[in-house]
Amino acid sequence: MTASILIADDDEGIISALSLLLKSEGFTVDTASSPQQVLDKLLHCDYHLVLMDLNYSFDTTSGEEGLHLLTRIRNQEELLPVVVMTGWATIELAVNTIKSGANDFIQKPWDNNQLLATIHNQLKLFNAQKQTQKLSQHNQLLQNERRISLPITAHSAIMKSLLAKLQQVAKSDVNILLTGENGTGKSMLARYVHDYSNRASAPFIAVNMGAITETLFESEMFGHLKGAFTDAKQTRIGRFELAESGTLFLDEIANTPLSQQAKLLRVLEERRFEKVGATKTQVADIRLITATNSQPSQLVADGLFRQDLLYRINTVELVVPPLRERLEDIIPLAQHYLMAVAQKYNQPQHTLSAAAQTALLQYPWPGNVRELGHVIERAHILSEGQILQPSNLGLDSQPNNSAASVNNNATDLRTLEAIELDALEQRFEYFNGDAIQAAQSLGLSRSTFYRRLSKAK
Ligand SMILES: Nc1ncnc2c1ncn2[C@@H]1O[C@H](COP(=O)(O)OP(=O)(O)OP(=O)(O)O)[C@@H](O)[C@H]1O
Repeated sequence: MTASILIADDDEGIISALSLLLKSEGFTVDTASSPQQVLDKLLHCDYHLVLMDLNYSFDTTSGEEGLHLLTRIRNQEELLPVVVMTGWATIELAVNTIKSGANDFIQKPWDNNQLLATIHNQLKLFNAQKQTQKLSQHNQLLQNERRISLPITAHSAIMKSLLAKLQQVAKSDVNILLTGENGTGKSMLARYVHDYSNRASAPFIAVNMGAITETLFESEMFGHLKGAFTDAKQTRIGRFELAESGTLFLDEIANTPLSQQAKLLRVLEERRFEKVGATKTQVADIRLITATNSQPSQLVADGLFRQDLLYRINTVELVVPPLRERLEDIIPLAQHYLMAVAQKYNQPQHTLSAAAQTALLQYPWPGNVRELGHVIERAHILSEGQILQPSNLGLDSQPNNSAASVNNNATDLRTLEAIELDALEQRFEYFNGDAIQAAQSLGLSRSTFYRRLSKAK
């Protein structure tokens, strides 16, 4: 992409000389002849650098107008490089210019090579700063994704065919909606699509729509400018921008409040969005994958989900089957988890007795693969022998109680985090995936409930 530069000067001769020089160097050039024009253009267009004079009114040489303009540019654009030029340079003015937020100072008449070197340096710095800002937000998101990562286990015909379909659609850019019970592997499969897509080298950004509070929705999704509202101390990059050129995965899409569904629909239709507090539009170059544990058509019938939004997101809709409908996957998955927990705790791997295997196959797995992972981890921690027996699994024939209950006679030696996760998941299952009711029953807000759940996962 060629860098675009805004030249601001009231002298037409200087503007055309600078334009000629910068265009010959391959830059895209735009011009402004007054401070107001500079601010207007910055609101509506994206530039990579501003090259500006300090004096605009005929006969002024104090630089006051330019310093005032600089302060206003800085309020509007935190990182944008600004190089100042003046024919009336004094050391004091140069210092004031830098204090007001300029990145560099050049005296007129300028030396072409020196000016070009300054511009190239500032552009390099700007790119590096933007990259750092994106990476630090990216890292924060990744830190929340602590989990035992496993290769995908798919021994059943139904999972094999699902993976084949996903590979097939991965290469196109179509929106995919994954439906299925909690813990069936929807998030993992979204990542799988990304890895097989042409966007694999760009970011994969996952957002749990239930965890985003209504008031912060726009800021989280689209970002905000510094000063856009009281707490906006820094410019923030939203999830759409973080996922640029990559995949945006909106998990629990059904938990998006109706008021926010309209905003989401607009961005998906127009493929454009604005940061909160900005008038400049940005392009949403993302591949969208969404997931829900609800029945989307039922949500539409109940008036909880917009039909037009559903049509946008479900170009391809695929169901991830519950674990009890793919028995062939249960034992291989259990083996995978046995290996993973042995590695995690740096201990020898346990094995499953034949009776334990039968118990695993007979259990209905309301919490699906995630529950299986927890059951195996708990059995690894609590069992004394190397060969796991049905009693070590702590499975109950009552599905709703089984996920979280630990043998009453045994001391529960798990971490507080693991116990909390069980409690959260148990409530979630008890209320059939209704996050609001589950949260209320624990005295939590819906967003806190989701935050804790995703932290624990
Ligand atoms: N086929 C599989 N092979 C290996 N691991 C799996 C498989 N399916 C699911 N898992 C693991 O199970 C856990 C739950 O999966 P995931 O979070 O993708 O489910 P989900 O359907 O998105 O759940 P939720 O609806 O609660 O967000 C993850 O740790 C995931 O890695």
